Amino acid sequence: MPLINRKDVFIEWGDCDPAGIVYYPRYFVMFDNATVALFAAAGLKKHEMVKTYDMVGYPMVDTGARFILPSKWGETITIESHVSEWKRSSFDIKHRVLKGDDLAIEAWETRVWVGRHPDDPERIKSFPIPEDVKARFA
Ligand SMILES: CC(C)(COP(=O)(O)OP(=O)(O)OC[C@H]1O[C@@H](n2cnc3c(N)ncnc32)[C@H](O)[C@@H]1OP(=O)(O)O)[C@@H](O)C(=O)NCCC(=O)NCCSC(=O)c1ccc(O)cc1
Repeated sequence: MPLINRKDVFIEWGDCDPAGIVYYPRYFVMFDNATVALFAAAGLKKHEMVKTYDMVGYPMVDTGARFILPSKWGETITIESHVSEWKRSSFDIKHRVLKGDDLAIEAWETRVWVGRHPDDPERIKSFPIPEDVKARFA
């Protein structure tokens, strides 16, 4: 069973469109926060991780979502996140948004573990994900 992080998110007024439901780009901000929270739950705080592993970050290369139920101001949703697959330098994350027991959204991301390019520090380049990083999510 992989590490699953659960994050409760209160839906703010500013998250919503004039119809009173969450405007979809706001969810992608919430998913990014959920990924950062998943790494923190694995003991990998972003500002420490970049120093410990001499890396730059884990930029997004693919993402998407399937929206099933809308959410409104004043509601609290729960985002469940886990790493669904590790590859060489890339990895997949799945987010499930729950309203009580009901599935409201399924979302996915592919991110890449990157550091500075050895020939040009202005550029980033993929690097193999350290084994001890992967082990923290088991
Ligand atoms: C990430 C990259 C530097 C990787 O390039 P390279 O170093 O040449 O590596 P590769 O092309 O070999 O790709 C590396 C891996 O990614 C995989 N990859 C690359 N593109 C894709 C896409 N589109 N889909 C799926 N997988 C992909 C590829 O298959 C390789 O997989 P592995 O076998 O696991 O190694 C380059 O693809 C890139 O710059 N892409 C654009 C990234 C971007 O602009 N993202 C959006 C904004 S950044 C962002 O959101 C962010 C979030 C968090 C942060 O900490 C930092 C930034």
